[in-house]
Amino acid sequence: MPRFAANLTLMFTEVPFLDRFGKAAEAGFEAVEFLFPYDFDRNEIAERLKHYNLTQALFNMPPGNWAAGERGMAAIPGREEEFRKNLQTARDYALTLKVPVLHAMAGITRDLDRAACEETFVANMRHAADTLAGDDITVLIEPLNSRDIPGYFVAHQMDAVGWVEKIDRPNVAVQLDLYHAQIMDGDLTRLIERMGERIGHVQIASVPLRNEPDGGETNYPHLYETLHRVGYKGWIGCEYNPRNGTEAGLGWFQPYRRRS
Ligand SMILES: O=C(O)[C@@H](O)C(=O)CO
Ligand SMILES: [Mg+2]
Repeated sequence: MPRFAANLTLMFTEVPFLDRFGKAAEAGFEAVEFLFPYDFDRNEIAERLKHYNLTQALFNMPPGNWAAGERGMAAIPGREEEFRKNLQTARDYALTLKVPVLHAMAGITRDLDRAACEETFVANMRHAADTLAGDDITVLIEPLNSRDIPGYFVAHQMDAVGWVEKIDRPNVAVQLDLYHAQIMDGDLTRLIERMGERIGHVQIASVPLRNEPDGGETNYPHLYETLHRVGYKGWIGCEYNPRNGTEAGLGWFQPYRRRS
């Protein structure tokens, strides 16, 4: 049976961030994920996780100036020092929150020299992987669709697999967001089979509207079975925008709910 993590950046936004942990637990989730924890004290987040018996499934390294449109810097030449500093911040949070995987966003590289970006990406990701290896943390590469995030460094799943192979570290994997994958790649059953053990985390939403995973182009129950068949045992992050309120949209989750 698949195990789901509520994405607290998009779900339960009816209440302030720190109150979303309780809401997720009450709704039956055993784990949570979110984009960024850095506006909050990491001990306070850890308290919420402990209090509600929740696992932290994933979060992202600091992305640079998000409001100005930045989406990470792992592949941006000249920002290596900032990347390393952000890695230390993310590591502090990761150790406190006991997260198994950390997403290192690559950045918008459309207008930059491709060869230099590729070289920077490999060097930064190796540094991140080596830094986190002793902590048992895997660093993730997530392809983002080029309709929502034009110019992002990696947009296709098999390109991300290629990067994992090139970086060549045991604790680097792909964050397979099936919303982005359906938009950019399609053929999801065969894609999951090809990606196999390279998958380090999964996220879901309907396509094209990024709402509850209960309609649109993707047959999620079939994809959960496919993930199980290829041996994926990690969390599935619910990274979607609820259509009409988070709780009202949780009908899809009821057959999978393990916690009352
Ligand atoms: O899919 C997404 O948008 C996120 O998982 C992310 O990390 C970057 O925005
Ligand atoms: Mg995602």
